[in-house]
Amino acid sequence: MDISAFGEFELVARLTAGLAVSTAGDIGVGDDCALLDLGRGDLLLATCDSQVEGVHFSLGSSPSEHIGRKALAINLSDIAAMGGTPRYALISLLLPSHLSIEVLDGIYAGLRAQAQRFDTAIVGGNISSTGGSPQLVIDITLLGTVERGHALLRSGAHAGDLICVTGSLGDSAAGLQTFLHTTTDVSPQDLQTLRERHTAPEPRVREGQLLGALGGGKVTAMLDISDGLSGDLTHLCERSGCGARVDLAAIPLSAPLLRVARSLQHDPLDWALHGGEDYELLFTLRPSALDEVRSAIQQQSGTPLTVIGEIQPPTAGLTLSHPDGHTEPLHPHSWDHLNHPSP
Ligand SMILES: Nc1ncnc2c1ncn2[C@@H]1O[C@H](COP(=O)(O)OP(=O)(O)OP(=O)(O)O)[C@@H](O)[C@H]1O
Ligand SMILES: Cc1ncc(C[n+]2csc(CCOP(=O)(O)O)c2C)c(N)n1
Ligand SMILES: [Mg+2]
Repeated sequence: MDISAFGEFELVARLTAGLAVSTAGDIGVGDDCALLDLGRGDLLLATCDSQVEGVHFSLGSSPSEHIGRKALAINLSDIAAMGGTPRYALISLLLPSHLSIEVLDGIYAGLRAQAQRFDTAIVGGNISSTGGSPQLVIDITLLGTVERGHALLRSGAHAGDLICVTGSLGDSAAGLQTFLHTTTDVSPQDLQTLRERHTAPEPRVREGQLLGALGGGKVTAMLDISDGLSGDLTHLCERSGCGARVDLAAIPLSAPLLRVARSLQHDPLDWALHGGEDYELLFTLRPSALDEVRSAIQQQSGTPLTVIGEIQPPTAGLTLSHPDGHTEPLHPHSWDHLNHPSP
């Protein structure tokens, strides 16, 4: 049997069954980062994520600097999703022999600039050839810290909590589609905005720290949207043991996304629900904390926050509520590395 018989998350469960961590409060597999207690001071956060040519980017579409910038951004986003502060990065490069030095210099310029923006030190890495395979791989390990009591896990949501997202959803998926299909009547500014949301996403590090500092009595659970809202909300609900209702009309969609969706005759909500690579934060909060949380995020980061639904009891499952009042089950159709439709 080959691995295509498994889904990505089924495979992770199979490979990680029974793995233990050393201290009772530690978290190993299952959240955006491992959360490790070294005994005093802040807790340690550890995560790794890769960008693979042909899977996550193509050299023809992304400027080299953006490839480096995004490779670090997706890791910074996992630290953000725990409410943490990024500290140290290790960069592992798997290089095909045909790669030009100009492209590699560009990727590293993007990596260095991104590290500097987020006060993160590149402290090591590794270089290997791909052994004849033509695809470039950038794999990053990122370490961060989080103050005791500030870490936000996927597991803290309760029925009645509001479901919120930062920013808007679907732009990255729309940007990717503009590389793959010809658009008509779309302005160069819209194209650039959406393509940059895809090739150079902004990790919500400041927003994550603000949410973590508000404390678990107000913000109850968090993760970042990498696979897509439907799949990542499913992860949050599985870890929290709850259901969820998403209000379709509340999902924040940008104006450029709506214009490109019209041009490509695609449902914009499909990109927002299932497209992935948004790198926005998806979090839950107690309804009484909404005003305080909204003003903290909007005033101190400038990023909008939108309530998109409500956590439900586990028996309710995941549902999508339409503006006319009817509901349907919300199935996770988002990215699965071992079983995904072509983009
Ligand atoms: N090969 C593996 N061995 C051990 N643990 C793994 C492995 N792959 C994934 N995990 C763990 O499974 C959990 C889910 O991994 P996943 O990569 O889906 O994280 P994510 O934050 O949801 O997505 P992304 O990596 O896109 O940010 C994480 O806790 C991760 O550390
Ligand atoms: C060329 C090309 N084709 C498809 C996609 C879409 N894509 C790739 S991985 C992923 C989920 C997040 O990855 P991970 O789970 O590894 O963090 C998505 C939505 C792309 N970016 N580039
Ligand atoms: Mg994540």
